[in-house]
Amino acid sequence: MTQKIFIDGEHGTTGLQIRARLAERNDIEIISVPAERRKDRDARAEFLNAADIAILCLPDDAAKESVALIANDTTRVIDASTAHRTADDWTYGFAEMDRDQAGHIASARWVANPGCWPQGPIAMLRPLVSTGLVPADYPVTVSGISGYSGGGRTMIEAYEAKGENAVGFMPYGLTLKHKHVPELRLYAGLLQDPIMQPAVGNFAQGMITVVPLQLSQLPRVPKGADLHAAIADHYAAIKNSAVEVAPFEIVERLPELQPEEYNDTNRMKLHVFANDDRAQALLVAVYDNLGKGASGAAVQNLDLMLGLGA
Ligand SMILES: NC(=O)C1=CN([C@@H]2O[C@H](COP(=O)(O)OP(=O)(O)OC[C@H]3O[C@@H](n4cnc5c(N)ncnc54)[C@H](OP(=O)(O)O)[C@@H]3O)[C@@H](O)[C@H]2O)C=CC1
Ligand SMILES: CC(=O)N[C@@H](CCC(=O)OP(=O)(O)O)C(=O)O
Repeated sequence: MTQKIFIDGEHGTTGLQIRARLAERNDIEIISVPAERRKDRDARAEFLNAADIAILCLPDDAAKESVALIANDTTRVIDASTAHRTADDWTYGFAEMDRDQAGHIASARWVANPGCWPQGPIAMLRPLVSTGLVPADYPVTVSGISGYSGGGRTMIEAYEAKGENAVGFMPYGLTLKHKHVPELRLYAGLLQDPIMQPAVGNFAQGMITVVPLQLSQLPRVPKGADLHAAIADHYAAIKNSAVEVAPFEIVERLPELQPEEYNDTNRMKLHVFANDDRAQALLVAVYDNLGKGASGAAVQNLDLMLGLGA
């Protein structure tokens, strides 16, 4: 039977992108609340309970409300918000995280789609921590830059109103309690909170995340090639991986290291740069905050839950 899919928050940034990615699909039926009733609890409850799979593209509080409105034991959920990412009973929707994660997502009832900022750092750190090359107690710092669509409709409107006069590079997260710290710590396998130092730029979408490593501080100092091999080995073993690993090379600049490189795709490219003489390394991930960082991952998870490609 054709599965019914309901996108709660269909008219927001992530919802519209998921809708567009599903537009040509005839293997599923999209059921929609009329736009003027999108915040009507009764209408949402009706559609949430009629859906086989509901995709929540809502602020955290509204996402929690949607889950509470589900009165049956059949509707399955993909939540794009931060609300459930570290919650018990929820499966983290990063399919490439472990060899069996796609299978876990395929059979899960509750799937929490990852945040855009943590995905790149988790993709790079998890294989290093799990193989012991980076100790779990290493003090990780993450920086990078995201397009302004990462801030949803409000930020998009603010940037587009200013056009070329909008600030080109705006660091934020200055209270050091970015909402993505808990999931980054948990799924990277870290024993202490990483510092997250995000920035937003005057471009719509795409992002780069960077993790610098002072290898000289480690009890056993790995070479850059060792870090690269551990990450490359991990992704070589993942079926249908949207995450790719660039060849290990010593270069000063790389043209494809620009945040918009993989826009409108579900791709993520990981790079390892290192200077073994100085015992320092940089891990860099390039991806689309609206692609693998949000709607691309949501559709990837939807396909897994529909039994396609696990
Ligand atoms: N943008 C991104 O790069 C990413 C976003 N996310 C997450 O996805 C979720 C959606 O974000 P995004 O699409 O950017 O946000 P937007 O603000 O663009 O869209 C949110 C949508 O939800 C609607 N909405 C708000 N409150 C309610 C409610 N109580 N009931 C029903 N609908 C409601 C909004 O309507 P209205 O506009 O009328 O208020 C809007 O259509 C958030 O949790 C966000 O953190 C996750 C990864 C990346
Ligand atoms: C540029 C910008 O403001 N980005 C948002 C992250 C967007 C995102 O991924 O939010 P979720 O946690 O819902 O996944 C931020 O840093 O808060």
